[in-house]
Order: sequence, then structure tokens, then C-alpha cells
Amino acid sequence: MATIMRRPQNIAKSSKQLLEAYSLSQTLARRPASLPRPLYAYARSRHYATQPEGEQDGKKVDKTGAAPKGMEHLYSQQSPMSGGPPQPPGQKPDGDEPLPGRSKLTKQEEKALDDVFTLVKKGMPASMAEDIDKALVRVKREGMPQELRETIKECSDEGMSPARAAKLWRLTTQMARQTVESEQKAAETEQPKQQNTADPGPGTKEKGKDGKKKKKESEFPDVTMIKFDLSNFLLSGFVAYLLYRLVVPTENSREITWQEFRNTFLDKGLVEKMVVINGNRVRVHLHRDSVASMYPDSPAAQQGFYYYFSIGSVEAFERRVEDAQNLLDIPSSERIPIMYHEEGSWFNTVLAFGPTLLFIGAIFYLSRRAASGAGGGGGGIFGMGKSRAKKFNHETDIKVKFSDVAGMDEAKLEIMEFVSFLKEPGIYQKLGAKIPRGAILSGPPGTGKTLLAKATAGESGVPFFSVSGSEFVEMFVGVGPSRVRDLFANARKNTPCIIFIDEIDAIGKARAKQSFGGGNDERESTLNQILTEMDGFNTAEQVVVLAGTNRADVLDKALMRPGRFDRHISIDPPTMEGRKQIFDVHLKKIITNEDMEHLKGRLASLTPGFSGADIANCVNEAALVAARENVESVNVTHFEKAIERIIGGLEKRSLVLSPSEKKTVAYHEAGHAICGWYFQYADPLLKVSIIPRGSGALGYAQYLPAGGGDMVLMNMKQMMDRMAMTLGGRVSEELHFPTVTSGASDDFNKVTRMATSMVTKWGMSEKIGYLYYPEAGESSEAQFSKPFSEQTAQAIDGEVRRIVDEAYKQCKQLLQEKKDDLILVAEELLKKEMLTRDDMVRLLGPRPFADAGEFSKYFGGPGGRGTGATGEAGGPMGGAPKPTTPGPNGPDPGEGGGGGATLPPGLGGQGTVSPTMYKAFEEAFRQARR
Ligand SMILES: Nc1ncnc2c1ncn2[C@@H]1O[C@H](COP(=O)(O)OP(=O)(O)OP(=O)(O)O)[C@@H](O)[C@H]1O
Repeated sequence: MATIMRRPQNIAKSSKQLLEAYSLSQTLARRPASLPRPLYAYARSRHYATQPEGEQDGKKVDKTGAAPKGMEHLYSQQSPMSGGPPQPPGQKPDGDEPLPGRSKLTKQEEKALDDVFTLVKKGMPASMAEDIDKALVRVKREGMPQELRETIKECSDEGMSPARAAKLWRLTTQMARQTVESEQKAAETEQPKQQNTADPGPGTKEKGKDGKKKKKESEFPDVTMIKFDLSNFLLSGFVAYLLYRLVVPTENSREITWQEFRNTFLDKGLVEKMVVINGNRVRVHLHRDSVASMYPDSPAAQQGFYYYFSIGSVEAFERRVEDAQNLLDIPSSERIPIMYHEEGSWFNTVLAFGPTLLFIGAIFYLSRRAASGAGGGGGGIFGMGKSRAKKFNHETDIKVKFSDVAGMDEAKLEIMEFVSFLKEPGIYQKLGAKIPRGAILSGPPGTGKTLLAKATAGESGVPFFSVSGSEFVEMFVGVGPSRVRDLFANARKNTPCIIFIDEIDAIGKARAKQSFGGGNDERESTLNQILTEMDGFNTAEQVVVLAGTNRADVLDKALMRPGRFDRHISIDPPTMEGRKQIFDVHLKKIITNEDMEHLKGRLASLTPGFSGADIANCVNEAALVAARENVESVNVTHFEKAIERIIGGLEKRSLVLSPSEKKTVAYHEAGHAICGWYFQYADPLLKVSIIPRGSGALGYAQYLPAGGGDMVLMNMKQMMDRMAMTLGGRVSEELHFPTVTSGASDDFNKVTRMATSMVTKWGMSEKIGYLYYPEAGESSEAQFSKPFSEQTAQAIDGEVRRIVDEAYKQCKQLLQEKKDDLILVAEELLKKEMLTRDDMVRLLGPRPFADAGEFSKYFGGPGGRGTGATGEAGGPMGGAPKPTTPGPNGPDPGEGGGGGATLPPGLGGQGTVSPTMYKAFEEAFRQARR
């Protein structure tokens, strides 16, 4: 089809074929015969007419062979379009003179013609419309054919009818075809001339080549090129069909009786032939010209219209026709031919189903396009089962190296082994070692699991297939397993290679013991397929499967067994040193004149709990802040603003507090700050502000983690100090205002959770002893029933209350002692809206306890470095002092420490990694952000 469409006779032809095939070949237009009809046919049609011979409609019929009046052109040797002797192609009359037989257009005619051509162009593809335009220009230049002129005139005089519309359509498309054909011929005749004039001398190979090329081009001149595009084709087909239905809204056949047939047509000699269809219907073919002259308004005069009548049996019908013709005295040589035809109604069926077929075709085509556009494995609906994994080529796409991954040395070491498996498998194989099949990288979000996998691919220099677990799951059953098969099949073709399945928990969750309603069947069969595929590797196939997840604890045991994901690599949030290294990697990308060593240390101190992704974001945010200020390089203040923004959210200066609210917030914050300053194990203040931030926090404070860094354990003293500090806000309100506000609810939440954990998990209550009671949701047993008796519940309540009361007493005692200091700090805060550690040192003198750990290096000494320096932190009111560290299983130590999540105690700690620890970290950071 494409070839046909590209063929020279191009558009006009295709437009004709297309349009006529779908519509106009069947139109009702009274189409003049393109070949002269044998004159006797005309004469014969009169011969049996009921009117006297030689007379029709009262007029004499010219028997000499001349055509009846008004139909002369039907019998001329010329095309109905030509209107005169044919013009040799390419030969035009001089100037703007019309061709012989044509006349120049009047202004009115030109306008009418424009309208007609515009109508015809509607719905046509652009390329076809162009040729219609050319035809229009040509008509304007060479004059209008007589037939077109008459039709236009008829339309304007008598109005548009379907037959006239069809005729206009036919004439215009025919003209377009002629225009294109003559242009093509002209181009062909031009070509030899050019070739002749070209210098054929020796050494002109180039020219010869050129000539050849040109000739080739001329065989398919531009104008005749149709860009065959399925969407164009479908569209034009659809438009043509609609036009057809529009133009031919009525029937194209009608049932009549034998009597009607006989009286109206047979007796008058109008019948050309009869076709017996399927032995039970007869289609009557009439001499249309004669019918048109006799019954101008009859639909039978229109092309494609037929009368039918039904017959009982063919024999009876033949007998009847025989009798009728005998009666009419028709000589046997001129008897009406009868043909027999077996016909399925395929055409009508196709026509009836046309729109549906087109619609389905369009959907199919669009779905194919959508699928290939989405980069899917091609094949539309049928490509569903193809894997969506993206393949990266190590030479071009993966530039990440291990040096870009900072602060996870153990994980790197572990995974580097995979690189050497892929690079030099021989070393291992010759000792009989099996190459591990895969590794699970687990850890909190943003800790660099994907980055590490990419670095592995970058270092090993092998293809890397990256896919997300959720991409296996579709709404269609069976797609998941088939994508897994396809992925592994692709991988096997590209060995050695690495497959990385991110977020594998989307498909790798532990299979349920019994599934209700089968909702998880698809996921489970996908998982089963992965298990099978991983078993299916033979050890010589160097395909390594890495998988990333935040929830290693929920993965199916079968995934983790040796022989599948052999290695389990935990990636923890970075420690102080790790954060320094990550800052080092990311700081290289921006311009800063700060002392790098000091900057890294300071930023790492300010960002406990930050993951690699947070650090990358922080550095980028700092660069954005600097760019907003239009400065040449990023300095420490920009970084601190970025950290504030990440932890506390945007400052909400638009939220204006009333003076009394502002005072309450200031005293509340000052309460926390004084506690942090004077309790040895609480977190000293870094920065406090009473500018509302983020969602609902009316103040914001940041504290340095008291433990001096990445604390893994917390003792009881630290906990009591923290709880007392967390209550500092409310106690301060009680001491300085006649009433208290709702701003401390989050503080109470933290304190209660921490005290509860002390009692139920950490064995810090003598009354309850060394027991561990899981929280609801922590284990399936604790989900629906409490794991302790009513009596124990009461005892727990009593102990929690006692601990909180103790913390309250401790806090109240301090704040009463330091009442003056508190007022000093609160008033200063009210005045300046923001206080830093330097302000605290100025107002209260140096903190009575030395800063632990590395912090003193970056913030130590009165005044510390830099002014605005350090952090900020949790605001009161809206949500109390910002969190700090969460306890292992949830309770977080209260206290200030905004950004600073210190590490939880308990947990059997030792800094080892465990899923619970992740949760604690996660929780700490989540809260810090809240
Ligand atoms: N150790 C690191 N060193 C350098 N950059 C890091 C590190 N960890 C994370 N990043 C930065 O954080 C971005 C996100 O990390 P990545 O996508 O690897 O996290 P992830 O652990 O896979 O997260 P998720 O579990 O949400 O998929 C990286 O593109 C990188 O810029």
C-alpha cells in the first residue's frame, strides 16, 4: 500500500482512489460517461418507449447520432473536464488567456470557485489539499471548464443537492489529478532537456552522477510524494466515510414490485440488464442517461442507485421476463440480458462496520505508539510482557565510580567483591568458589543504595539493567512474571552484566500464609518467577542481581537464602565522619571560598540524622540561596540557611503573631534554652527563633546533640535531663504567665513516649522490672490485645506518671533558680526574634559544661566561629521543641535538638545496624522535619 501511495500519480490518484473508494464512486452524482456510449443504446432505449418513436418529451430526437440537447458533451471525444481539444502537456496559452473551450472567470465565479474548493479541501490531508489548491490556481489561470461552470451555476440557481455536491467533488478532485499529472509530465520533459545541455565531456563523472541522481528524483517528483502515514490514512478514510454518509444520507437501493418494474422501466425500454442475486433478488440496471432524461428527479438517474425486486424462483422469473418481452415484441437479439450472481453482503458489512473498524484500528495504532513512546519493550498491548528495565551502557551512561560514593566504606568493600567477580571470575572459579548471585542493599531512604549499585556498574564496566520493583506489577494478570522472564533473558544475552531491582519490597514481600481473595497472587507469582530465575542461573553465567529496599525486614525469606541474594549489605545513615565525606563529594560541585575542612566539619555537626540525599539537597539548596543573593561564592551562612530550611521549613513571615502570643512563644523557647544550657546532659542551644516556620511551628530552635555526635546509647541521666528540658517550655509559661497555652502538647507527647519506653522496654523502672512489652503494631500479637494484664497496665501508668513528674520537678526547680536568666533570654529573643549560641554566651556566660566530642572544634569557645553559625531548632508552640532522637523503638527523647537527632539509647545498641535502628533514625529525622 505504501508503495502505491508513493507512486507518481500521487495524491490526486490516491485522493481519488481513497475518496472514491470510500465514497464517491457510489455517489448519486449523475456522472457523464467517460466513453461514448454506443449510440444504438440510446436509440434502443427509445425504441421500446411508450412514446412515439423519434420523439421524447414532445421533442424530436436526432437520430443521426447527435446527442440530446444538454448532453452533447457526453458524446464528445473529450474529457468532460477539458472543454476543448486537449492541450499538450506543459504547453500553456500565452499570458493569462484561457484555454480554448474555456472562458475566463468573473469575479463572482472566482469567489464561488474559492468557496467550492475550500469545502472540498475540508477533512483532506494537507498534501492532498495542496493539489486541490494547485488545481484552483490552474483553473483561475486557464479558465473554467464548461461542466464545472454549469454545475456551480446550477448550485447557485437551484441550491445544493447531494448529486451536485458529489459532482463538484468529482470535478475538483479530477482537476487536481490532471494538474499533478501535467506537472509531472512537464518535469519529465524538462529533465531530458537539462541532461542534453549538461556538458558530457570527459572527466565529468561528477556531473554524470548528478544527472543520474536528478533523473531518479524526477521519477518521483516532490509534488507527487505522499507521506504515507497511517494516522493520515485513517483520518482521511474516516472523513471520507463521514462525507459519504453526509452526501448520501438516504438509501442507494429501493425495493419495487414486478408490476412497478414492468410498467415503469421494462415497458419503456429503460432496462439495460438484470442481475439475479443469490437466486432470490433481482437488481435492475437501467440506462441511466435515458432515465435521467425521462425522469430527471428520479434517484434511479444517479450513479450507484439500483432497484430491486424479489422473486420466488429463478425459473418463474425467467418465464415472466420471457413473456413480457414477447408481449413487447423485442427481437431476440435485443432481449434484456439476465445475469446471475452470488453475493455476500461483504461490502455492506464493511460499510456498516467501517467506523467500528476504524476506531479499533486507531486504538490499536495509538496503543502501539504509546507503548513504543514509553520506551516499553515495543509492541503495544502485545508488548506488555516485555521488561521495562532500562539498560545502561557502561561506556556512555554510567559515570559513577566508587569515589563518588562517600561514607560507607564497609558496604563499598563488600560490593567491590562483586566487581572483581565480574572482572576476573577465573580467580574464584579456579579455587572452586561459586560466584554469589546477588546482594540486597538495605537501608533508610536516600542513603545511597542506588548510587552504590550504579557505582558497581560503573566500576565493573558491564551493562547495567535498572528496573524498579513496581514496574513488574501491572493491572494485567501474568505481566509481572513475564517481565521477569524477559528481564533475565535479556540479561543472559548480555553477560557479564548487573541487574538492579530497586524497591524490591514492592514484589518481594513475604508471601502470606493464606491469601484472602487472591489479591496478591500476581505479586506472588512475580516473586516466584524471580526466585526461579535466580535458581536458573548457572554459576558460569556472570549475571549479578542487586536489589535495593528500605524494608529488608518484610522481604520473603526465600529471597534471602543463600544461592539467591547471598549477601545482605546494610547501608546506614552516615555517621559524623561519613557526613563529612559526603559533604566533601558534593561541595566539590559548588563554588565556595570557605576553609573546606572547617566547613565540612561544621556542616556535618549540624546535620545529624541527615542521609546522603539530604546532604546533596542541602548543598544544592545553599547554592540556590547564594544565587538568590547574587553573590560570587557560597558561604557558611548560606549553608546554615539551607539546613534551617530543610529541617524547619520555610520562614512564614506572613503569619503575624499578636504581641501576647509572641511573648508566650519567646518565654516558652527561653524555657527550653535555659534547661539545655544548665542541664549537663541536655542539648545546648545553637539557635532559636520565634519566626513561625513550616507547618504550624510558631518557633524554632536547634540544639547541639549533647553526646557530642552520633550517640548510640543513652543513659537514664541523659533521658531525665532531656525530658526535663522538653518540659521547660510549659514550666516557663507556668512561671511567667497567669495561664498556660496549648503549645506544649507535642512536648508532652515526646515525654510520655520516652517515659513509657523507659518503663516497658528499657527496664528502667524497678516496679515493672526487666520486661519488654511491644507497642501495638510492633508485633502481630500486640496488634489486637495488650501483652500485659490489667494490673500491669495500671503499674505501667503509675511508673510513667512518676517519671514524668520527676522530670517536671527537676525542670521547675531549675527554672525557678534561673528565673532572671530566663527573663533575660526571653526578652532578648522578643527583641531580636532570633538568638544564637553566641548571644547565649554573651547573656549567660559560657556553658558550665564542656562540649563533648568534635562539636567544640566547630562551635567551641565563647562566641564560637561565625555569628549566625549554627543551627536552629524546634519551635515550641506549634509543636514544641523539636525532637531529637527517637528512642529506638519510637519514644523519642524529648528535648530540643532540632536537627540534631542524637542516637537512641537502648536497642542493645553498640552501633550495630538493625532494622529497628533504621526506624529510629528515620523517625528522628522525620520528626526533626515536622
Ligand atoms: N554515600 C553517598 N555519597 C554521595 N552521595 C550520596 C550518598 N548517598 C546518597 N547520596 C546522594 O543522594 C542521592 C540519592 O541517593 P540514592 O538514590 O542512591 O538513595 P537510595 O538509598 O537509593 O534511596 P531510596 O531508598 O529512596 O531509593 C544520590 O544521587 C546522591 O547524590
